[in-house]
Amino acid sequence: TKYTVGDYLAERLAQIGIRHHFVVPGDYNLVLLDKLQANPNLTEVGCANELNCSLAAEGYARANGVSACVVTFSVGALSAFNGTGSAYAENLPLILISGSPNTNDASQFHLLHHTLGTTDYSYQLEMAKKITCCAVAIARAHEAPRLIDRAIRHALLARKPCYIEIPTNLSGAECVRPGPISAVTDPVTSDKAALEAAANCAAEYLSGKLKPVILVGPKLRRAGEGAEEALIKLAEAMGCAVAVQPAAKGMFPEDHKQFVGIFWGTVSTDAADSIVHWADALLCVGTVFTDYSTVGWTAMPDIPLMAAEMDHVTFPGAHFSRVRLGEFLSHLATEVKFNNSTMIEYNRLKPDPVLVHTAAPGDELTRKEISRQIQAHIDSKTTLFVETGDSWFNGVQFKLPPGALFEIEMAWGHIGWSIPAAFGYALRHPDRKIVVMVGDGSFQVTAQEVSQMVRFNLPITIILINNRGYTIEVEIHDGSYNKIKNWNYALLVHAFNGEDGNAKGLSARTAGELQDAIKVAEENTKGPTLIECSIDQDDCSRELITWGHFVAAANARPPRLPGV
Ligand SMILES: Cc1ncc(Cn2nnc(CCOP(=O)(O)OP(=O)(O)O)c2C)c(N)n1
Ligand SMILES: [Mg+2]
Repeated sequence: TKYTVGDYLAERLAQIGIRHHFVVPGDYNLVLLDKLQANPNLTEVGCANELNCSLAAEGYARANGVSACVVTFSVGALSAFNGTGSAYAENLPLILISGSPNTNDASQFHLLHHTLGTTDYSYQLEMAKKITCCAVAIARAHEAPRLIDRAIRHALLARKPCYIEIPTNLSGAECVRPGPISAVTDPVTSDKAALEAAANCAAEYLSGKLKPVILVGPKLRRAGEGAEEALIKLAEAMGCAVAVQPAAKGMFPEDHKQFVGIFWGTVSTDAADSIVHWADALLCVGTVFTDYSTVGWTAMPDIPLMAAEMDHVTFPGAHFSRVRLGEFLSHLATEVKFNNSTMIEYNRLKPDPVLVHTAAPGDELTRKEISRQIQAHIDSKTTLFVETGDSWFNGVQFKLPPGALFEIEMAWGHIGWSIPAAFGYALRHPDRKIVVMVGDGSFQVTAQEVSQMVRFNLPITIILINNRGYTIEVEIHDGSYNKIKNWNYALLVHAFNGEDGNAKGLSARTAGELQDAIKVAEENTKGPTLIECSIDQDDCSRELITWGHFVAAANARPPRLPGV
């Protein structure tokens, strides 16, 4: 049989380690979907809509390192652009693939369905160029290998999404077979001289400091290439305090004796902010300082920063290009001087463990009791997804036991991300116990994807915090728009079962009911269990209130007058 463009794409996706591709069919991509499905290494995963499809692919990329989302032209792609934006902001190589019009139509000035009703169909590619690191449109079959390989290689190296557009009449067109996959996946290594110089200079710089601290950011994991392991080696070579940004929670082991908590300014955990502010040198590893991670800029460190990024190193008086993060951290670990002054100080100031109150079974459910029970439920196999909302603040407070993992989408911050993302992640990690902490407002955005969890019999536990509205927004700036229509969430999940599903929907209003519901979830191994936890609408974390106050202030900064 003829080897085609679709076969070529399928083979490349399989060769880079993709085993599931997320799709919504449309007449511009059906032949392509047939070719992908024909590849024995790929399993097609249908989603209810393209927003969820792209967010499921975003979650899959967190687990797998790379993912693929296949949609139809315009009506599909424009929704998938949102999850693609998330992948861009969160540094994930999501390969967005869109079907497109037959190659004969443009030159005949045909008006087509699923377009803006003009004869120029190039707008989608132009839009994709803005939200990916490489966007290509295949116009003739013979250019498919070159364009597909280029887009995938760019995405893998940059840890950013790419875009591949394939006309409906080219997926089945004849194509040569691919060359060695190493041409696409071979990593870029550090420049040797730059690596040497960077490690020596950094060690020299640090040796002149009295109180160095390491601050870990979310790009540490995204860098891959052994960066997380190298960081532990470096931390132990230095002996210093290691603080972690909220979006990097879990990227440094929380049971490590040098872990000093989540650094998030005034809403830090374990007094991490005190030791960060005490430092005279901050080695920032893959950090991302946004308005949200600096609490409206109130927590922007005010000392010169050393920044170790995915492909360069910068610190006062120095910059080194083409230095890969993992290699830099490993190399620095062999050059750096031991200096545990910040750990000695931290052990003097760290807060004593607080007594956590256990509610009586009949007590009305509170946010604190939910957190206490989830903390008891988390173990080494757990991956905890925390959604935009008060779930961020409750989530970062958890102590992660060795092996527990944490997923958060704090840069893009799309409410509803956690449901499709946890679904995509679970397909890649069926061995892990996935718990989603999501608010009622967020759940309403992407609830349909619970039905895919049913379809694939995924035992995901969804802790739905029902505080009757958009509380995180209330704490930033309240208004009528933060009220939402309440649903019967437990009943909705039963509706997703159709005639053959194994999902369970429960609601808990007391501590005892939550305890019982979590037991039901632990026993339900054949499908998702949603537990609606009703709490008072003002029962939110003190951290959210403080954070909301400063973020609102940052949003309210008056426009700078010209010339001022
Ligand atoms: C796609 C998208 N649209 C709007 C927003 C703004 N936003 N951020 N958080 C929210 C409300 C979240 O409410 P919930 O999920 O109920 O969370 P909490 O009540 O804070 O626990 C909105 C509406 C957003 N973050 N993402
Ligand atoms: Mg809510």
